[in-house]
Formats: sequence, structure tokens, C-alpha cells
Amino acid sequence: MSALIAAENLSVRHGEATVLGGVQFAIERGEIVTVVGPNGSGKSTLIRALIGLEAAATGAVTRAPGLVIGYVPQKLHIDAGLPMTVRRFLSLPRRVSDAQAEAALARTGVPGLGPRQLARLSGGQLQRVLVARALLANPDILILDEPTQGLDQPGTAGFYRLIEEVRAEMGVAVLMVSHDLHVVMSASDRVICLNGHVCCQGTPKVVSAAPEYRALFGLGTGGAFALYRHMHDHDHEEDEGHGHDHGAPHVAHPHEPHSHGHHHAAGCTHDHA
Ligand SMILES: Nc1ncnc2c1ncn2[C@@H]1O[C@H](COP(=O)(O)OP(=O)(O)OP(=O)(O)O)[C@@H](O)[C@H]1O
Repeated sequence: MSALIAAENLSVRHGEATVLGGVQFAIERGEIVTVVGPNGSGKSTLIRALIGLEAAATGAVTRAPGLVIGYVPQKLHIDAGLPMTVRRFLSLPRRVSDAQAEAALARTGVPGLGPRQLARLSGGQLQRVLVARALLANPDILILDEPTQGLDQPGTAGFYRLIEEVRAEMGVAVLMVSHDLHVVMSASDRVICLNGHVCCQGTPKVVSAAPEYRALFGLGTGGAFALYRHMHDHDHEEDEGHGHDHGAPHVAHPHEPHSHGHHHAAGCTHDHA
């Protein structure tokens, strides 16, 4: 299958500084891929380059012909003095019917919010409204930059469950940036660990075991890796986790779980630039 979107040896510069170098990856239809990395590692820059808001200094971004991207920005700058209902916001930039608007709100778990003022929503409600708006374009891929920033732990876990449900229902691919390592590890098919370049990428299991990842995030065996393995070994031994409700993260078992079969990761590229 050809990729929906791919970065091929992508570099991005800001002035003299190379912010991203030699980035290589591809996202296939229906995948949930998460980008992790420390502050300033180029995550937002990568997202902006993928949607065409930043130019490539070298390399290229390729998109499947006719690709529709549903973009959920990191921050929405809402002027509190400007009245704007959720319903009106959902019709920007493209007018949608009341039925379409309500269906999108219901799908993202916030039915009936249409008449509410955008500026008065809670952080979690606003995120869901942003996803609802992105889904109205019927995208092939949702791209979200730190969608759970400012949400509490249950809010974050609930948001990731929503993303998995949307993927299962609509077959949409998802690329997101996140700092919520534990949830990322349970809710992503693949993780890309970024630090100015791709340190490593692959399944959560492979990435969390990679020395590059551990050096950046300082996780021992009791961290996200153990959590991920626990959930996967006990919840669904043989499948890839598509469409499952993983529930809230819980404490890992101390015993060593047996390994199981899905090692389809790209593995780690030892390409310290
Ligand atoms: N418009 C710009 N001009 C110059 N430098 C920039 C610009 N935007 C970002 N940078 C720099 O590029 C680097 C990567 O920034 P970016 O915002 O992509 O990182 P990030 O991984 O998303 O960080 P965070 O986790 O803090 O959101 C940083 O060093 C940042 O200071």
C-alpha cells in the first residue's frame, strides 16, 4: 500500500539553524502514529512541514493524490470578546448542515454543545470540538499537535480512547504529537522519537526499549515499556490493538511477560547526527 503522507530525507531550517535533519518516515492508511521528543526537538516543526506550512530545506514531503488532512492545531487563539458559538465555528471554513454538525459533536462525545460559546468551553470540550471540526472535512488523516495539553490524566486517557474509536469507525489515520508517554505507548501503533532527527521509530515496544529513547526519557523497565507490555500481554495477545478500548493505564505487573508476535517495526536507526 502506498503511504498517505511521507517525509523523505526532510530537513527544515530556521535561519542558520537546522531544526530538523534527515527525517524519513511514512504513514499508511488507518495507522495511529505518535511523535514524541523533548521540548524544542522539532515536533511542531515537523507537523507544520507535513501540512505545508514550513518549507523543506532539503528532501521532500509527499502526500497521496487528493489527500484530505484534518488538522487540529496546538492552540486556538480565541478572542474572548468575539462571540462565536460552537455551531458557527463548525461551519468554518466550509458550511455544514445542522445535522452534520450535531453528528460530528456526537461522534466526538460532546453532543448538544452547538449553542455554547467557544470561549467558555473546558479544555477537554474544546479539544473534542476541534476534532469534530476536523472530521467534518472527512479526512484521510487527522494531524494533531499536542491535543491533550492542559487536560488532566482521565481527560487525556479519554481523549486517546476517542481517537481510537474514531479510527475504528472511520478508518482515518492519525498522526499526533504528545508528551503523555504512558498513554502514547498504549494507544499508538507506531511511535517516532524525535530529537532534531529521528532517533528511533517503530512499535511502542521497540521504541521504548531503544537506548536512544531511554536516554531521552530516562525510563527504566518500570516505565512506559512495562506498562505497554503488561496491557498487551494480558488484554489481546494476538492482535494489533486496533479499535480496542484500552481503558485507563494501570500499574504494570512486576513479572516478565512473554513476548508475542508482532515485530513489524522499522526498528531503530542509529543515526545520531
Ligand atoms: N519560527 C521560528 N524561527 C526560529 N526558530 C524557530 C521557529 N520555530 C521554532 N524554532 C526553533 O526550532 C526548534 C524546534 O521547535 P519546535 O517548536 O518544532 O519544537 P517542539 O519539539 O515542538 O517543542 P515543544 O515540545 O516545546 O512544543 C526550537 O529550537 C525552536 O526554538
